[in-house]
Amino acid sequence: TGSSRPQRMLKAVQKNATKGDPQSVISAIDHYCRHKEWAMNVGDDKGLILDSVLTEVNPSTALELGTYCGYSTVRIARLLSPGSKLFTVEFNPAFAEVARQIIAYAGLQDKVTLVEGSSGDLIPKMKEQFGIKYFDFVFLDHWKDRYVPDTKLLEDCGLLKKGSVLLADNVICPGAPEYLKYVRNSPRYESRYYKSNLEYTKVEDGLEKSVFLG
Ligand SMILES: O=C(NCCNC(=O)c1cc(-c2ccc(F)cc2)cc(O)c1O)c1cc(O)ncn1
Ligand SMILES: [Mg+2]
Repeated sequence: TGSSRPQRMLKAVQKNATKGDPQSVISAIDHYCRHKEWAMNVGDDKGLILDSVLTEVNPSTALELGTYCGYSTVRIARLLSPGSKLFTVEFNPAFAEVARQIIAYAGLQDKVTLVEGSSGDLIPKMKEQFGIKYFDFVFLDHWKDRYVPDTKLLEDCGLLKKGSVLLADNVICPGAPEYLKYVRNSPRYESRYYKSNLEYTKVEDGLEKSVFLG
Protein backbone atom coordinates (compact mmCIF):
# COMPACT_ATOMS: atom_id res chain seq x y z
CA THR A 1 0.00 0.00 0.00
CA GLY A 2 1.08 3.55 -0.61
CA SER A 3 2.19 6.14 1.92
CA SER A 4 -0.22 8.16 4.04
CA ARG A 5 -0.53 11.95 4.10
CA PRO A 6 1.26 12.14 7.47
CA GLN A 7 4.10 9.96 6.09
CA ARG A 8 4.43 12.21 3.03
CA MET A 9 4.55 15.22 5.37
CA LEU A 10 7.37 13.56 7.37
CA LYS A 11 9.27 12.92 4.12
CA ALA A 12 8.93 16.60 3.21
CA VAL A 13 10.39 17.56 6.61
CA GLN A 14 13.31 15.13 6.24
CA LYS A 15 13.97 16.46 2.73
CA ASN A 16 13.55 20.21 3.27
CA ALA A 17 14.19 20.99 6.95
CA THR A 18 17.42 21.13 8.97
CA LYS A 19 17.71 18.62 11.81
CA GLY A 20 17.49 20.37 15.18
CA ASP A 21 16.01 23.55 13.69
CA PRO A 22 12.33 23.84 14.74
CA GLN A 23 11.61 26.87 12.56
CA SER A 24 12.79 25.02 9.44
CA VAL A 25 10.48 22.09 10.35
CA ILE A 26 7.53 24.49 10.70
CA SER A 27 8.35 26.18 7.37
CA ALA A 28 8.79 22.84 5.57
CA ILE A 29 5.36 21.63 6.73
CA ASP A 30 3.66 24.92 5.89
CA HIS A 31 5.21 24.96 2.40
CA TYR A 32 4.21 21.33 1.79
CA CYS A 33 0.62 21.82 3.00
CA ARG A 34 0.15 25.07 1.09
CA HIS A 35 1.63 23.91 -2.23
CA LYS A 36 1.41 20.11 -2.30
CA GLU A 37 -1.41 18.74 -0.12
CA TRP A 38 -3.57 20.33 2.55
CA ALA A 39 -3.41 18.90 6.07
CA MET A 40 -5.10 19.82 9.34
CA ASN A 41 -2.17 21.53 11.07
CA VAL A 42 -3.01 24.76 12.89
CA GLY A 43 -0.95 26.41 10.13
CA ASP A 44 1.05 29.61 9.82
CA ASP A 45 -1.71 32.24 10.20
CA LYS A 46 -3.29 30.80 13.36
CA GLY A 47 0.21 29.65 14.34
CA LEU A 48 1.31 33.27 14.83
CA ILE A 49 -1.60 33.78 17.27
CA LEU A 50 -0.66 30.54 19.06
CA ASP A 51 2.93 31.80 19.32
CA SER A 52 1.90 35.14 20.80
CA VAL A 53 -0.52 33.67 23.37
CA LEU A 54 2.06 31.01 24.34
CA THR A 55 4.82 33.61 24.76
CA GLU A 56 2.49 35.75 26.92
CA VAL A 57 1.57 32.78 29.17
CA ASN A 58 5.11 31.30 29.25
CA PRO A 59 3.79 28.02 30.76
CA SER A 60 5.82 25.70 33.01
CA THR A 61 3.50 22.77 32.18
CA ALA A 62 1.45 22.77 28.98
CA LEU A 63 -1.02 20.28 27.52
CA GLU A 64 -1.98 19.74 23.87
CA LEU A 65 -5.03 17.65 22.99
CA GLY A 66 -4.70 16.36 19.43
CA THR A 67 -1.06 15.99 18.33
CA TYR A 68 -1.77 14.93 14.72
CA CYS A 69 1.69 15.16 13.05
CA GLY A 70 3.26 17.35 15.72
CA TYR A 71 3.24 20.70 13.89
CA SER A 72 1.68 22.66 16.77
CA THR A 73 3.67 20.52 19.21
CA VAL A 74 6.86 21.89 17.60
CA ARG A 75 5.41 25.44 17.54
CA ILE A 76 4.67 25.26 21.28
CA ALA A 77 7.77 23.36 22.45
CA ARG A 78 10.19 25.66 20.58
CA LEU A 79 8.93 28.61 22.69
CA LEU A 80 8.99 26.91 26.12
CA SER A 81 11.47 28.19 28.73
CA PRO A 82 14.21 25.76 29.87
CA GLY A 83 12.78 23.13 32.25
CA SER A 84 9.18 23.62 31.04
CA LYS A 85 7.30 20.60 29.69
CA LEU A 86 4.65 19.96 27.04
CA PHE A 87 2.38 16.90 27.26
CA THR A 88 0.57 16.05 24.04
CA VAL A 89 -2.23 13.50 23.68
CA GLU A 90 -2.96 11.61 20.44
CA PHE A 91 -5.53 8.86 19.99
CA ASN A 92 -4.46 7.70 16.53
CA PRO A 93 -1.30 5.49 16.59
CA ALA A 94 -0.39 6.30 12.96
CA PHE A 95 -0.51 10.04 13.71
CA ALA A 96 1.50 9.52 16.93
CA GLU A 97 4.23 7.59 15.10
CA VAL A 98 4.77 10.38 12.58
CA ALA A 99 4.56 13.05 15.29
CA ARG A 100 7.30 11.41 17.37
CA GLN A 101 9.63 11.53 14.35
CA ILE A 102 8.81 15.14 13.49
CA ILE A 103 9.26 16.26 17.14
CA ALA A 104 12.61 14.40 17.27
CA TYR A 105 13.71 15.88 13.92
CA ALA A 106 13.12 19.33 15.40
CA GLY A 107 15.27 18.31 18.40
CA LEU A 108 12.47 18.94 20.90
CA GLN A 109 11.98 15.41 22.27
CA ASP A 110 13.34 16.37 25.71
CA LYS A 111 10.62 19.01 26.20
CA VAL A 112 7.73 16.89 24.91
CA THR A 113 5.96 13.84 26.31
CA LEU A 114 3.63 12.29 23.72
CA VAL A 115 0.93 10.13 25.31
CA GLU A 116 -1.08 7.80 23.11
CA GLY A 117 -4.69 7.21 23.98
CA SER A 118 -8.02 8.93 24.34
CA SER A 119 -8.04 12.27 26.17
CA GLY A 120 -11.07 11.20 28.21
CA ASP A 121 -9.16 8.22 29.62
CA LEU A 122 -5.79 9.96 30.03
CA ILE A 123 -6.69 13.30 31.64
CA PRO A 124 -7.81 11.72 34.95
CA LYS A 125 -4.49 9.82 35.16
CA MET A 126 -2.13 12.72 34.44
CA LYS A 127 -1.64 13.93 38.01
CA GLU A 128 -0.62 10.49 39.34
CA GLN A 129 1.16 9.23 36.20
CA PHE A 130 3.26 12.33 35.49
CA GLY A 131 3.25 14.16 38.84
CA ILE A 132 1.51 17.15 37.28
CA LYS A 133 -0.05 19.73 39.65
CA TYR A 134 -1.63 22.08 37.10
CA PHE A 135 -1.55 22.95 33.42
CA ASP A 136 -0.80 26.64 32.87
CA PHE A 137 -1.72 26.34 29.19
CA VAL A 138 -3.96 23.92 27.23
CA PHE A 139 -4.20 23.82 23.41
CA LEU A 140 -7.41 22.07 22.28
CA ASP A 141 -7.13 20.73 18.74
CA HIS A 142 -8.62 17.22 18.85
CA TRP A 143 -12.12 16.04 18.07
CA LYS A 144 -14.31 19.13 18.29
CA ASP A 145 -17.06 17.35 20.26
CA ARG A 146 -14.51 16.50 22.94
CA TYR A 147 -13.66 20.11 23.75
CA VAL A 148 -16.46 20.55 26.33
CA PRO A 149 -16.26 17.17 28.08
CA ASP A 150 -12.47 17.39 28.32
CA THR A 151 -12.56 20.98 29.63
CA LYS A 152 -15.00 19.83 32.35
CA LEU A 153 -12.68 16.90 33.07
CA LEU A 154 -9.68 19.22 33.47
CA GLU A 155 -11.72 21.32 35.93
CA ASP A 156 -12.98 18.30 37.90
CA CYS A 157 -9.52 16.73 38.10
CA GLY A 158 -8.12 19.95 39.57
CA LEU A 159 -5.73 20.37 36.65
CA LEU A 160 -6.55 24.07 36.08
CA LYS A 161 -5.55 26.87 38.41
CA LYS A 162 -6.60 30.56 38.52
CA GLY A 163 -5.03 32.07 35.41
CA SER A 164 -4.67 28.85 33.41
CA VAL A 165 -5.23 29.60 29.71
CA LEU A 166 -7.20 27.40 27.29
CA LEU A 167 -6.65 28.06 23.57
CA ALA A 168 -9.03 26.22 21.24
CA ASP A 169 -8.47 25.72 17.50
CA ASN A 170 -11.26 25.49 14.89
CA VAL A 171 -14.01 27.20 16.84
CA ILE A 172 -15.51 28.35 13.49
CA CYS A 173 -14.34 25.67 11.00
CA PRO A 174 -15.10 22.79 11.47
CA GLY A 175 -16.62 24.57 14.48
CA ALA A 176 -17.09 23.92 18.18
CA PRO A 177 -20.39 25.69 18.91
CA GLU A 178 -21.10 23.96 22.24
CA TYR A 179 -17.59 24.84 23.43
CA LEU A 180 -18.05 28.52 22.54
CA LYS A 181 -21.35 28.55 24.44
CA TYR A 182 -19.73 26.81 27.40
CA VAL A 183 -16.71 29.08 27.89
CA ARG A 184 -18.51 32.31 26.90
CA ASN A 185 -21.45 31.73 29.28
CA SER A 186 -19.49 30.31 32.21
CA PRO A 187 -18.63 32.75 35.06
CA ARG A 188 -15.43 30.71 35.49
CA TYR A 189 -13.88 31.86 32.22
CA GLU A 190 -12.90 35.16 30.59
CA SER A 191 -13.02 34.42 26.81
CA ARG A 192 -11.82 36.19 23.68
CA TYR A 193 -12.03 35.25 20.00
CA TYR A 194 -9.02 35.70 17.68
CA LYS A 195 -10.29 35.85 14.09
CA SER A 196 -8.07 34.18 11.50
CA ASN A 197 -8.48 31.68 8.68
CA LEU A 198 -8.56 27.93 8.29
CA GLU A 199 -5.02 26.66 7.74
CA TYR A 200 -3.72 27.28 4.19
CA THR A 201 -7.11 28.63 2.99
CA LYS A 202 -9.16 31.86 2.80
CA VAL A 203 -12.03 30.30 4.78
CA GLU A 204 -12.67 31.98 8.14
CA ASP A 205 -11.62 30.18 11.31
CA GLY A 206 -10.31 31.37 14.64
CA LEU A 207 -8.94 30.57 18.06
CA GLU A 208 -10.82 31.11 21.32
CA LYS A 209 -8.67 32.05 24.31
CA SER A 210 -10.29 31.40 27.69
CA VAL A 211 -8.68 32.31 31.02
CA PHE A 212 -9.80 30.13 33.95
CA LEU A 213 -10.83 32.37 36.85
CA GLY A 214 -10.71 29.64 39.52
O1 LIG B 1 -8.99 13.26 13.56
C1 LIG B 1 -8.70 13.34 14.72
N1 LIG B 1 -8.26 14.45 15.33
C2 LIG B 1 -8.08 15.59 14.54
C3 LIG B 1 -8.99 16.64 15.12
N2 LIG B 1 -8.84 17.82 14.29
C4 LIG B 1 -9.68 18.01 13.29
O2 LIG B 1 -10.57 17.21 13.06
C5 LIG B 1 -9.49 19.20 12.41
C6 LIG B 1 -10.20 19.27 11.20
C7 LIG B 1 -10.03 20.35 10.34
C8 LIG B 1 -10.78 20.42 9.07
C9 LIG B 1 -11.26 21.64 8.61
C10 LIG B 1 -11.96 21.72 7.40
C11 LIG B 1 -12.18 20.57 6.66
F1 LIG B 1 -12.84 20.65 5.49
C12 LIG B 1 -11.70 19.34 7.13
C13 LIG B 1 -11.00 19.26 8.33
C14 LIG B 1 -9.14 21.39 10.67
C15 LIG B 1 -8.44 21.31 11.88
O3 LIG B 1 -7.56 22.30 12.24
C16 LIG B 1 -8.61 20.24 12.75
O4 LIG B 1 -7.91 20.24 13.93
C17 LIG B 1 -8.79 12.21 15.62
C18 LIG B 1 -8.75 10.97 15.08
C19 LIG B 1 -8.85 9.93 15.94
O5 LIG B 1 -8.77 8.68 15.54
N3 LIG B 1 -8.98 10.15 17.27
C20 LIG B 1 -9.01 11.42 17.72
N4 LIG B 1 -8.90 12.45 16.92
MG1 LIG C 1 -7.10 22.19 14.28
